Amino acid sequence: MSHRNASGAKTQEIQETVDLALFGALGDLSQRKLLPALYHLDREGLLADDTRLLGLARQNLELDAFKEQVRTTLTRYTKPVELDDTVLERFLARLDYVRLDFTQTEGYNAIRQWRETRRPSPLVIYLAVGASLYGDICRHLQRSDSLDESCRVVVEKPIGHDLESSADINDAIGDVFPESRIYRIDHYLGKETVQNLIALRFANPLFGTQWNQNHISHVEITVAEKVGIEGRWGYFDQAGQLRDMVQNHLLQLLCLIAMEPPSNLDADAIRDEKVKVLKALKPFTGEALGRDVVRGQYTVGNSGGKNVPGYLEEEGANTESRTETFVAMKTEVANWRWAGVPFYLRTGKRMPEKLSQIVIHFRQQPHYIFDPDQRGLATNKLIIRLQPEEGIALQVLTKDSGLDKGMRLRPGPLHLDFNDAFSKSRIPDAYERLLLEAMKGQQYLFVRRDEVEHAWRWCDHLIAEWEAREEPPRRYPAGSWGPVASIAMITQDGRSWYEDY
Ligand SMILES: NC(=O)C1=CN([C@@H]2O[C@H](COP(=O)(O)OP(=O)(O)OC[C@H]3O[C@@H](n4cnc5c(N)ncnc54)[C@H](OP(=O)(O)O)[C@@H]3O)[C@@H](O)[C@H]2O)C=CC1
Ligand SMILES: O=C1O[C@H](COP(=O)(O)O)[C@@H](O)[C@H](O)[C@H]1O
Repeated sequence: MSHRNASGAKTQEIQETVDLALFGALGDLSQRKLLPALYHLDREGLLADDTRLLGLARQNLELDAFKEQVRTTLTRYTKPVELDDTVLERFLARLDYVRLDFTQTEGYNAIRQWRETRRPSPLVIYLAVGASLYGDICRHLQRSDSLDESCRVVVEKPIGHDLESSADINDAIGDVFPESRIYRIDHYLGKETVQNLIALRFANPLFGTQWNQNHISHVEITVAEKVGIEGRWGYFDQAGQLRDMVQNHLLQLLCLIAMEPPSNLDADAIRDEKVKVLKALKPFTGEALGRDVVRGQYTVGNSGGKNVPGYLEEEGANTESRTETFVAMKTEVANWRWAGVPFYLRTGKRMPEKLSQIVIHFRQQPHYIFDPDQRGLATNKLIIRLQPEEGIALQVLTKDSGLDKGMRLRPGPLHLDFNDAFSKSRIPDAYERLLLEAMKGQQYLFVRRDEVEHAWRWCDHLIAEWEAREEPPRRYPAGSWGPVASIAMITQDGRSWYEDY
């Protein structure tokens, strides 16, 4: 069936009716991300007419009060031009609400009863709650007879704190749901440009033939955040930037860059290849650790023209904390395709701006004939920008124009800005895509258990080495690009972080 979206355009065939049960419907993730994402799916005509959304939380709310709360949320987190009264009313009319303490068996019958009022349809169960509740919720759902084979469960990161705790959580979910019905979110996989990485690499022979150590000298992945820890000290201080960002988002990006071509686009074909990359990641040994990894923690500084506190002065802080808010590292994927190609990763909070980008640096020509002073310029770079302003630019070298320039080279972009190129359609938020794929039963943008566990294994090893060294993190002022040592780390290889922000 085709359908018209908010701009009157025909959308893809509408999917079958799929219902959604949202645990933690009044929490931060649901309010800021999931409910707005579901509203947009409705606006795009991608929810079946009779799809219903059951909110579950422990507050004692009447349905009307829940709807009012969602209305307020959508008004707050949706751009005014995208808030359409007709769609909003249609969306609110889809909502139901059940008050429930997720840890108690009593009350889960309400979910079974809710399902019995519905025409049989698949159910996506989204657990927008801390991972310590996943096992309880799955068990209670099963015991209350609320599940059938059409039910899929979506779980948020972080799955555990290390390999062991992650295995416990995965076991608890796996006791109730088979892997084929478990959808582990890494919201970076839902970002438009990340999806484009797959298209770019595997649809363009131009890149396919160059994508290896013969042609690529090194790869940079930067995920810089302007924000600090946003009132999440309790969670963040137990995690740190390695667990919070590298174990999941950065390693997923690295996998998509480094993996071998999958034999098709099936979820398992892609995930098998990602696992091979994770297994091939070089562990850091004693000497490499000191040289190739930099941990940092921000101190007071200036962000966007405002003075901001240091990590140790944040609300709720323990002033002795050695938790890192920044990590930079040089790693390698030890296989034939990538031998000798460093992957430089860096991510931090309180950086000068929000910026996520991957830069692929191609090797120089084997024989150089231009001005020796310009030799440093003479490489191609592929810049894949995830945020802000999603886009892909290929930096090429051309002759500088003008009679007085001779054969001077000028680097310049062949540029694809997704907002310009596809200006007719807005770029969907990552959660819209992920929710839609979960509702369609497509797992390729979700993380399989062995991926999570191999990523933990590698991080656990690094954390154990850090702990053995007992070194405090290096300081960097809020609003800077991290400790000076992170610049020295790459400069010692005769390179620099790509800075054309
Ligand atoms: N917020 C974000 O941007 C991101 C969140 N995540 C992950 O998403 C998940 C949810 O995070 P977030 O929304 O921030 O967390 P919140 O604490 O804001 O939301 C969790 C919700 O679950 C409810 N809840 C907790 N325990 C129970 C219980 N026993 N019975 C009923 N309700 C309960 C809480 O209710 P109450 O308020 O009454 O305690 C709260 O509304 C976490 O796993 C987090 O790691 C991942 C990436 C980003
Ligand atoms: O998962 C997380 O991601 C956010 C950054 O996400 P982005 O889409 O805004 O780049 C990060 O702030 C948070 O600490 C982490 O848990």
